[in-house]
Amino acid sequence: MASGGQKVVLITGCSSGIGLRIAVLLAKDEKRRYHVIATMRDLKKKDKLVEAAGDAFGKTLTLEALDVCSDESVRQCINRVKDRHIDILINNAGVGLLGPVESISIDQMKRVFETNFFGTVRMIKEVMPDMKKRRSGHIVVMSSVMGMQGVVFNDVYTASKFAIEGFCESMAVQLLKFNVKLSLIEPGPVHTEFESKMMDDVAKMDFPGTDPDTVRYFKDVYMPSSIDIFEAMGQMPEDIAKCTKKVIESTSPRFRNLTNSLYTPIVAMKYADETGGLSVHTFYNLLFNFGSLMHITMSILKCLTCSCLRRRTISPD
Ligand SMILES: NC(=O)C1=CN([C@@H]2O[C@H](COP(=O)(O)OP(=O)(O)OC[C@H]3O[C@@H](n4cnc5c(N)ncnc54)[C@H](OP(=O)(O)O)[C@@H]3O)[C@@H](O)[C@H]2O)C=CC1
Ligand SMILES: CC1=C(/C=C/C(C)=C/C=C/C(C)=C/C=O)C(C)(C)CCC1
Repeated sequence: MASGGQKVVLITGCSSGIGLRIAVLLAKDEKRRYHVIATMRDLKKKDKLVEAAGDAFGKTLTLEALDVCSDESVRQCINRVKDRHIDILINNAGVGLLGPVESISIDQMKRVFETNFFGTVRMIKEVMPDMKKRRSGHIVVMSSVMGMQGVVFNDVYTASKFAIEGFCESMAVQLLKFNVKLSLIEPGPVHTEFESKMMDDVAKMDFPGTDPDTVRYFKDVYMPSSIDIFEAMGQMPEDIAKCTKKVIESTSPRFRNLTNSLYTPIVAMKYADETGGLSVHTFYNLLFNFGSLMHITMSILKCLTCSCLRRRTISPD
């Protein structure tokens, strides 16, 4: 368990991707400032984390079972923590969902909200009261650029991240009164199993109840552009881990933390025109009029991201 002066950090969804990388980076901190409680819903998936943690496993990193969709699992896990004392809670567990809304059942949509929205809220409800009592703590939420800007054919995933953004934006004000910090991390595309799971799901889709034009726009227009975007803009989970470490080590952490400066112009558009017209029409043109020129579009985006805009993001280095 945590030795004197170490901060206790509990992270959800550490079986792969961003959660795994944050857990390992913090557990291997040179100054041994953290005791990481890395959690995952299925401990049979622990091998990748255990291997990546190396010597830190069993020392600065311990493993616990936690399913963010289960009240009982969350309560049991937090009750096992000494004095229920968690200094930093990192809500990372999440699932994606891609495709035309007509092809997706309400049950599939609910599963996404159960994990991304209610899973995060369940964690915060369990951990926050102790933080408020102690007048200290930091809650970090792995949101997404899709929590700030909608992206076509990601309607439900985007909605789940918007929901958590609204929740956190409201909570942050109250928490400030109790000296508890709340930060959102806003990654763009990241190369993790999230990407491969979505590709696998799309390959299996048979688009029930969806008209042929919509299927064509999804498969032949959106998917190739999305693959281009992942290639051009994709970050590695290690980058997001470094950004997250910077945020928790900052003396006055920002509320929103973009990790990818290439996204700054896209987010800026939203705030430049509050009617939403600029964003909707720019996205329409990027996808349907310049989709085939996505490589060039990406270069323009890179160009637009001048140094003054870069300052608005948190760089991994
Ligand atoms: N990759 C990307 O492009 C981006 C990802 N994000 C966000 O980052 C976070 C991490 O995703 P990423 O690392 O990319 O994807 P991964 O699929 O690699 O990791 C997701 C993690 O969440 C876990 N998880 C899913 N459901 C539950 C649950 N009910 N209880 C506990 N854990 C659960 C998964 O566990 P299991 O192995 O058991 O399924 C896995 O460990 C997510 O919130 C995602 O929305 C944000 C922006 C971009
Ligand atoms: C920017 C952009 C596009 C795609 C963005 C994508 C694919 C973002 C993925 C973000 C992820 C995976 C976030 C996870 O939380 C389009 C619609 C192709 C064209 C218009 C510009």
